[in-house]
Amino acid sequence: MEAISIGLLGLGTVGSGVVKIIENHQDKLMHQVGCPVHVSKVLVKNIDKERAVEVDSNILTTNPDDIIKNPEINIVIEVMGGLEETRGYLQTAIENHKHIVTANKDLMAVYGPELLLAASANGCDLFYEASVAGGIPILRGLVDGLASDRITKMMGIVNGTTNFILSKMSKEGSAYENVLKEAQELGYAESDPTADVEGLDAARKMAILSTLGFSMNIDLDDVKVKGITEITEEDLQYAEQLGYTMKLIGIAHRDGEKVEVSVQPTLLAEAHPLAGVQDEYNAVYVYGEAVGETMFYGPGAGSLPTATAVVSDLVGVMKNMRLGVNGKSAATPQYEKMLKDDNEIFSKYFLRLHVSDEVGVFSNITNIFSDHHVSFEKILQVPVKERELAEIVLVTHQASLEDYENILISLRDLQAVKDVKSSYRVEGGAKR
Ligand SMILES: NC(=O)C1=CN([C@@H]2O[C@H](COP(=O)(O)OP(=O)(O)OC[C@H]3O[C@@H](n4cnc5c(N)ncnc54)[C@H](OP(=O)(O)O)[C@@H]3O)[C@@H](O)[C@H]2O)C=CC1
Ligand SMILES: N[C@@H](CC=O)C(=O)O
Ligand code: NA
Repeated sequence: MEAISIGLLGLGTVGSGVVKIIENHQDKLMHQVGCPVHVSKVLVKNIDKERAVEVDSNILTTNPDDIIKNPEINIVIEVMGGLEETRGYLQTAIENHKHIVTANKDLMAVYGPELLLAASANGCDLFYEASVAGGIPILRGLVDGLASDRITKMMGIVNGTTNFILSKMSKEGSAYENVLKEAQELGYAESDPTADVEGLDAARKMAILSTLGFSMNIDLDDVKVKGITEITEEDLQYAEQLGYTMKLIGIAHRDGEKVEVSVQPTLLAEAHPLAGVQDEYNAVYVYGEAVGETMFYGPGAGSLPTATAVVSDLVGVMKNMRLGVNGKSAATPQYEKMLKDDNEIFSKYFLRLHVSDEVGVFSNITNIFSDHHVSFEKILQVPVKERELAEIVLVTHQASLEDYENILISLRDLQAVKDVKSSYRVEGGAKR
């Protein structure tokens, strides 16, 4: 086979890692695909910028057509990020019969189905392993490794930046803003970290994961999202005191034909397999009816880990080229999407309230819960210093989301409830 020519869209954190791996692992790549592989053009915004990797300045371009319409380029690797503009570039590349490898979850969560169809129709591969949980081979794990099973639950720590922030805040008492800055410097955060901290990045990944795992088209709008920006030091302290650890968790759960998908800060029992996942590491816990529990763990962000997934996809494309089977692996979803209603979604909840420190308030509050048939696993009351208030902290037993939200409405209506300070989902039973 002739040398394979790659066009790279983007030479930032991930793009530099891709160039390094292609250069440093050339022998291994040649052994696997039987021909040399080289990056022949790289699209950037600013040609003069200093780079983390050395590249011949002649291969840098600011004109996307030098790649997406270049007849000498076989495979386009998209590691520039962005949505509409990037969608246009990839559509043009596919129309020009280029295979695509992308790390872009923003794009795949929204335009994945349309791009996959276009790629198939043009005999092209479109692989996107790096888009979920960086270097962890989770998409291949689901699509190939667990192909024979019926997946019922996936729980993931799928955003490295927020896991890094929560780990440092919980373990070292570091301030939110300082750790976020550190995550940006280390290349974990998105160029605008709002998507990380507000849970949108994790929601995109959960939409991609649940579409593959449940074989139904889950849209980004189907994912209920809450980020980490409102978590306070007090919440982290209570979590620890009660035997939990706070994580931003994506949950995709199937009961019968219906599914729920959400991303939210969650108190995880310390014994839960995901509770020990620290710093920028990611993990996806997958439950299959036949296999039972599995867990995929590894670095979820960063230059070389993410680039590993990109270059492994590249090897997949090149192997398919050798076999002449490109464009044949994308499968259309098997099931119609069916989402659970709020009265079908069950969980335990942590709630922290500030109430007037008066006779009868405690029983008024517990009555609201019992009116909705929700009972407590734990409940404690402490005075709030220098104010006529008491803090009530409780963990419920399983409750439907509908009941829990009605409870919150009734609590807010009580004159004695001064503030609902925080409320989180709880997973697993804590020892304490
Ligand atoms: N960082 C990570 O750990 C991970 C990132 N991803 C995803 O990978 C993709 C890339 O991320 P990352 O490498 O961190 O991003 P960076 O911001 O570090 O790099 C982006 C690169 O793309 C170039 N670029 C961006 N927009 C344009 C444009 N309009 N025209 C031309 N060039 C452009 C930039 O050029 P210039 O350098 O000249 O500014 C830069 O080289 C994103 O989709 C991200 O979500 C996925 C998993 C992990
Ligand atoms: N910003 C993302 C990068 C990888 O997808 C993260 O923090 O996980
Ligand atoms: Na991955």
